[in-house]
Amino acid sequence: MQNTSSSGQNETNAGPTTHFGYKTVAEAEKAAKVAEVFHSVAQRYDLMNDLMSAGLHRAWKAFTIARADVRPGMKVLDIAGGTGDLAKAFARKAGPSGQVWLTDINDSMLRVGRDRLIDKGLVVPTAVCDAEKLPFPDHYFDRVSVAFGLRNMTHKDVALAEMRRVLKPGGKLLVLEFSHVAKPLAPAYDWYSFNILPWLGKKVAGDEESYRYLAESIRMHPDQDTLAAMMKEAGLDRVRYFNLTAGLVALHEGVNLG
Ligand SMILES: C[S@@+](CC[C@H](N)C(=O)[O-])C[C@H]1O[C@@H](n2cnc3c(N)ncnc32)[C@H](O)[C@@H]1O
Repeated sequence: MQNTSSSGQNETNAGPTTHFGYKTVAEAEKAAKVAEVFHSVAQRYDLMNDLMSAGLHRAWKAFTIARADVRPGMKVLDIAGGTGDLAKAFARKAGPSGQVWLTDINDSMLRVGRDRLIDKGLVVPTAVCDAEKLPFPDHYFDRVSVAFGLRNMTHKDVALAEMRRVLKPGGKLLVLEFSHVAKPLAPAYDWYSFNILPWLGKKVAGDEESYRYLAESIRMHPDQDTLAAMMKEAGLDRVRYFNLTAGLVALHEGVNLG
């Protein structure tokens, strides 16, 4: 049975519920379901990213890296860092006097990321951690980034508040995420997402369901203005966003003014 609580949150007899793609699941179950997805796709994740986006994810990340403006000596936290694309670039920019953490809730993804960085001669601290409970002190980092991770988090408001908490005054948060595409492109994008993506997932990663979840979770994610409002609500200032590839993806930024 489903009720709506006074806070407006949906609840079943098993407690509060949330979205897992288009499915409604108990909040307590979502993290485990997301974990299944990323344990399953970890080994083929990078190849799938290139195939699904025709390489565009590299340009979206390059824009994020440029906007992050990481300088030598900076402390940087990459949350939901997975296979380490952002951490790799940040580590090169922060240099030996800096400190770049590659973190993720999923040890399969993190292991692939850590090994990739080591292969490039970069040894960075890595930690399995949940963005909703970051094991770092207040005001520690100059930059915090999360790329294609926020969408998977159960309590996005809690995660955003944690990201702000660990930022130094003047530090910047960068959130790169799928967003809401310009209306004229929506029909073609929907067709691609619900036909080609699961097919590619099946052929390349042997996992159709995880890529169906990807398509659904993108549709359930807050649009550009809603996410900007959530970042302000979490205490971030100077919040702005950039639409990339007609809003298929958006980069949101916010600063902790303390
Ligand atoms: C689509 S991958 C993105 C990986 C990488 N940032 C990139 O852009 O290629 C999403 C990542 O979010 C991680 N994730 C999901 N929920 C998380 C949470 N609550 N805390 C930290 N990481 C989480 C997953 O384990 C997964 O590695």
